[in-house]
Parts: sequence; structure tokens; C-alpha cells
Amino acid sequence: MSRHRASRHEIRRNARRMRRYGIQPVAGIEDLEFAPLAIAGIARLAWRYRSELAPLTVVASVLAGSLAMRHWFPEGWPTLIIATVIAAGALATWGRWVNLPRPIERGYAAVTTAFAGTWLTLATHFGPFTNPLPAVLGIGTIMLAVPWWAHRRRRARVQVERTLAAWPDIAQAVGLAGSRIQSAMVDLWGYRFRLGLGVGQTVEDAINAVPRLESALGTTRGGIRVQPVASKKANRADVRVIETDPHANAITWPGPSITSITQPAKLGLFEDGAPVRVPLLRRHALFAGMSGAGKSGGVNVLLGDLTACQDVILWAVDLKRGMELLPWASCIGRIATTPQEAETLLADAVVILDGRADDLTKRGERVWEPSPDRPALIIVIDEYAELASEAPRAIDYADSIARRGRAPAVNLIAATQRPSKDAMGKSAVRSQMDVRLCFRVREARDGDLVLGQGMVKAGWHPHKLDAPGKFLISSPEHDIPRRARSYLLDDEGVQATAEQHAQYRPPLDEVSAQALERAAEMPAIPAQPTARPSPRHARDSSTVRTAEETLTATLKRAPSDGVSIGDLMRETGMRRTWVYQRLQDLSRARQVEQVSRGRWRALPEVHDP
Ligand SMILES: Nc1ncnc2c1ncn2[C@@H]1O[C@H](COP(=O)(O)OP(=O)(O)OP(=O)(O)O)[C@@H](O)[C@H]1O
Repeated sequence: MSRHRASRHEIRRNARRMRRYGIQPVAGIEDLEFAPLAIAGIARLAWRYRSELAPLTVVASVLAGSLAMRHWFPEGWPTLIIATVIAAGALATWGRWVNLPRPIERGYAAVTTAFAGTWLTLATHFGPFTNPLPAVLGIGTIMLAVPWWAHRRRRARVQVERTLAAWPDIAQAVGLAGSRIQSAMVDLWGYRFRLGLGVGQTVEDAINAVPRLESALGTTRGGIRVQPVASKKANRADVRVIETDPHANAITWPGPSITSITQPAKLGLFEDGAPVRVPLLRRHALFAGMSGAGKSGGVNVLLGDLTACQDVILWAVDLKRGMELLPWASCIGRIATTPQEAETLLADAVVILDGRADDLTKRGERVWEPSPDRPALIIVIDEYAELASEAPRAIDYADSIARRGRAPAVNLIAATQRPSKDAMGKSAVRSQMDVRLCFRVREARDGDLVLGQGMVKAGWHPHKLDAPGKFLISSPEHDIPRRARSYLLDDEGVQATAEQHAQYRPPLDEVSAQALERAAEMPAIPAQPTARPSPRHARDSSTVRTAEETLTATLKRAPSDGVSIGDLMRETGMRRTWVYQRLQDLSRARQVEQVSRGRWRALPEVHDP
């Protein structure tokens, strides 16, 4: 075609066409002819929609391949079919290595490869236009293209690529000019990206831009969340685009997420699809919520993770006659289902706690580092309120564990419907809970009972949670109210997981076992019902006052190397835990001091309590 200078009319027409194809006019454009421009426009569109066009690209490649094979290597079909089988098998088996994490995606890749490879083989042997091969290719392409076009993760990936490409314009339009996308990731619920903010922009600016961003990115209202980044850098923000509500349906438990208590357990998903991870090492946890809110479900998920840890021993108290926790029996070292058993179990846990504390002092260490040889001891108490009403003495031990159990890694996981003072027995247990999961509660004020005074006012509204398994979590790393939903681990899942994890359970460590043995050998102090009342029942009685006075007097009389815990127990007629608690209280009040391991005396300024 001979070149000629474009007329004014042609230039205007070309400019109109260019606009239709979304091409920006550039300097000197008048000198270009329309044909190359149209080709450039089509190429640009083809590139932009390359993901959607991928099935057609594959068909064209297979067709071209079959023509080439038929022409040059018509006898090559056995090699083709062998390669097809190997490729399809490899994708089905090891597809996760090429970013196909879900079985359904691996299955799709394998079926598509098998179809294309088989068609190529037949076309090489018989010729691509031999009937019925063209029809088979056409029908197969449509059937395999539909899932491709519908696939959510593919669409999200394309969306991310387009967002990345168009970000400078989007940023300008939403008032975040100068910001850059630093990294992006597609997941099951949508995609997220990290935004490097422009000079002088703040995370609050990004949060205020959310409605404009939702419009610019074409999401639903409420489909975008902006959060500060974990490293607290002021010029970064994490943007989450939610395409599928993770909370719309129950979320099946994906299997254990940890192998050691030193790793954070994964309990469910936040509304934005981010996992709820919470470290439990040397922490006590409370699961609270009204009946049917999903506490036991939450505890099951936690047990699914904890039973996968070889550095955790689990004990359990379930006064609902073991209804909730017995399915885990094969993974639980000891389980108490009556008030009496609960009392003994918790008393033994205190003995272990003391034994470990002594061992740490001996070793000059501050905390118990869990390992399969020295596992953490975690005591799960379902329906803590029942314990308070049926085994009040057990509450004293639980109280002691709550206060002193962190360093020696003896911890409590308590579940209760309403952690009022009455239901929780002594308030120390409630106040000592480091991690609190609040499922739905009946009234707003119950939210304060579970999460702490003033939390409802601060925006924590567990009474508004609208489905079982939804919860708010408060812990050192989760200090803003974000709705989460726990995974669902059904009865069959519990049974299968318990069977699978039973083989990994560690034995009780030597230090703890010896502490229990020593305690069993200790001569029982003769029963003195009036002198050894349950501290709970007779806290204000004259008996306890007498015991407290005796304790203080004995400590005052103590020689310079102090008196032993055994002496104090004998003198006061009270239990080890009571004596320990009083000593802790007096020590905090700077009235007594520990002279050496297990020996105490009064400080000079001591006065009667
Ligand atoms: N994460 C979840 N996702 C979906 N459904 C759930 C979830 N957790 C619990 N459920 C549903 O809610 C029902 C009640 O849950 P669960 O027994 O855990 O409640 P609860 O708070 O322990 O009640 P209760 O105090 O009466 O024992 C379950 O049978 C289950 O069907």
C-alpha cells in the first residue's frame, strides 16, 4: 500500500476509532495510518483480556501443533500420548508446586491437559480435520472454558493485575495520588495489597478514601477494608478487597495449623478473610458466650490444634459428665467428670506447678520452655460455672493456677456461658485471662463481663453477633473489635482428629511426675474440719481469721533463715494452696519475703492483716 498524507477527515475518523479502542492519541499521530493503529488496538485489547482469551489461545496452539505434527512427525503420536499421561498425572499429584493449591484446581488442570494431549495425539495420527475431531475440539473447549471463565481466583488475579496497572489513575481519583502498590496477593476470599502511601499521607487518609476506593474498584459497599500494617509503619496500609464473605457459611476446619505450643494457634477467620492467630504459650484463655453461641465448637478447634502439638499435655474438666470433651479422651492425659475428680485434678495441677517452679529456681531459669520432654500442661475446663457451683474447693486451685501458672507453663482454658463473679467463683480467674473469645452474649453488659469493664462502650459488641461460631477476640495482639468466625469441626472431624493425634501425645515430664509422687507420699494432715475449712466457704469466718493471724505470727517469729511451707501448713492447719496464696498476697504487700526456696519470714515492718 502506498503511503499518503492523511486528510483532516481521515484524522478525525481515526481519532474517533482510537477513542473507541481506548487508545490515547500521541504526538505526531496524524502521520500514522489507521490499519497499524487498529492492529495495535486489537493487540492491546488481546493483551488486556489475555486471561479471558486463554481457552481460545490454547485451542489455537493445539490446532497449530496438530498441523505441524501431522506435517512433520505424523508417527510421533505414541510420544505425545505418553507425554500427555505424564503431564496430567504430574499436575494432579504435584500441582500445588505450580500454584494450584486446591484439589479441584489440580483436577481441572489435569483434565484439561489430558483432553488437549489426547486430541493432539488423535489429530496427529488421523489429521485434525477428520470427523469428528473438529466437533470434539469445539465442544471440549466450551465445556472446559466455562469453569475457567467462572473461576473466582482467576478473576481476582486478573482484577489485581488490572488494579496494579491502573493504580496511578485510581489513586489520583480517590485522593491518594502518589501512593504505590508494593505487593499484592490473591486468596480464597478476594485479594489484598500493600499500599505505600504518598508523601504526607496517613493510614487515616486511606481509611477515609474507602468509599471512593469501593466505587473505583467496583466492589460492593463494605467490600474494602484498610488497616495499618503490623510493623506500624505510618506510611503503609494494607488494603483488603473482599469478593466473597468468609462468614456467609460455616468455615470447615482446614486441619491443625501448628505443631508446637510456641506457634500461634489458628482459630478461624476474620470478616476480611485474615486468619485469627493467637499465641497461647504461657497464657490463660476464656471462651464465653450464651448457650448455642459456639463456645464448644471454638474449644474443639483449639483442641484440634493443641492435640497436634507434641509439647503439650492436656487435662480436662467436664462436669457435663464428659459430654463435650470425652470425644477427645484419647488425646487427654486426665479427664475429670465429677466435682470430686475435678478437685483432685486441679490440686494435682497445683502440685505440678509448684514442682516446676522449684525446678526453675534450681536451674536458675525464669520460665518453663515447653518441649516434648518438658511439655506445657493445659487444663481445659468446660462449663466453668458448674465447677464454681459444684466444686467450690476446685476453684481455689484454679485460682492459684490462674495467678501463678504462666511461668511454669501450667495454663487454663475455661469455657463458660456467663463469666459473672458468681459463675466464675473467685474473680481472679476472670481477671487473669490473657486471651478472651466472646461469642454471642444475651445483653450488652455481658460483653463487659467477658471482655472487661468499658469494652462495650469502646465498640466491642458481642451481643450483636448474628450466627453461631462468630466471636470477638481480645488479646495482646488483638486489641480492636473485629468480628471473627471460628472454624467448624464437626463430631466426625473431632473423632478422626482425636484418633490421628492420639499417637503424638507426650508423657508427663519427670519434674511433674516426681512432684506428684512426692505429694502422694506426704503424710496426710489429720482432718480438722473446723481448723481446715474450705477458704471459699469460710473466708470471713473466725477460723480463717485465726489462721491468718497464726500465719503472720509464725512468720514474725521465724528465724533469719525463715520457716518452711510445711511448718506454716502445720501451724495454720490450712492447705498448701491457701498458705501459698496468703504468702503471695503478703509478699505483694511487702510484708513478707522469701528467704530461700520454700522458706519465708516477715519483713521488719510487718503488721497484722
Ligand atoms: N463455627 C461455627 N460455624 C457454624 N456453625 C457453628 C459453629 N460453631 C457452632 N456452630 C453451630 O452451633 C451449634 C451450637 O454450638 P456449640 O455447641 O459449640 O455452642 P455452645 O456455645 O457450646 O453451647 P452450649 O453452651 O449450650 O454448649 C452447633 O451445633 C453448630 O451447629
